[in-house]
Amino acid sequence: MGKLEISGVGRLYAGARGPAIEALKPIDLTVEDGEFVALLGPSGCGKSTLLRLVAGLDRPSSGRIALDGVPVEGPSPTRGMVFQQPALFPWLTVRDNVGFGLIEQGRSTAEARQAADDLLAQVGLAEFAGHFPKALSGGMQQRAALARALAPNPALLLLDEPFGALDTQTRGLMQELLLEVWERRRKTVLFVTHDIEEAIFLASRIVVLTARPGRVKAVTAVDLPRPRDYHLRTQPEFYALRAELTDLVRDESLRAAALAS
Ligand SMILES: Nc1ncnc2c1ncn2[C@@H]1O[C@H](COP(=O)(O)OP(=O)(O)OP(=O)(O)O)[C@@H](O)[C@H]1O
Repeated sequence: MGKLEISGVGRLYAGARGPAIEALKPIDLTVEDGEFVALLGPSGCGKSTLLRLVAGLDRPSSGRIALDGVPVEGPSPTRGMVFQQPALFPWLTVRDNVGFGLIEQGRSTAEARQAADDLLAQVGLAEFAGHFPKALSGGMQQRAALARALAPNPALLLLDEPFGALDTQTRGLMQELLLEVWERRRKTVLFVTHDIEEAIFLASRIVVLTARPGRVKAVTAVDLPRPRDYHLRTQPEFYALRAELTDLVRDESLRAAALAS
């Protein structure tokens, strides 16, 4: 289970003094159960806005969002989210951070502990379960954040530039780790990025958004074989997709820069 339907979803923000800011034009997008979709677009095009709406952290000005036919009306453990900053609770150990949502759902401490330890092993953090977040590197904190989002067994994973603050090497490893987890669990994923290579490497479909107000400019299928590893980045098919998407995104980045100036 995990079919996401976004129908005519738009978002208008009240302007501080002047006119309202249209962050998103009404968008239609369906993400099938188990699909990995990347949202790609220039800075400020409304990617995070759309993700926050799907997470239920914000309400659309128009349209509706449904997960498995159930309207999204607020945050829910059925939609796990990972942000650019790990946002772990500094006063809890890594294990307790990962188990936190399970305790909230009424599971016993022993169950939450066991589930957290299993997930931490899957993201290569078994040895760090008893540490506090500040003892972990940025990449390790993001792995813990991913484990925490997976803990309540969500139908949908929402990832907002989760590797954006990491160095290139760590980012590459994290992308491979995410694909491993996805191959194993086949969650539906909506992944926001402005990194074209990241989108191609991870996704089965890439939705390119226009400069603000964001609307769908193009939808590109990434028919590259899975499971994928870093060798994919040196394949001609990868280069071809990168060239095609670079043209699409560059036009919008130029428009975004003009809007900002
Ligand atoms: N709470 C808010 N009030 C007013 N305007 C907002 C608010 N949140 C976002 N915006 C505006 O809406 C637009 C879209 O923002 P959003 O953060 O969704 O873009 P983004 O594509 O995720 O950008 P980036 O890649 O830089 O994170 C921007 O112009 C932003 O300034």
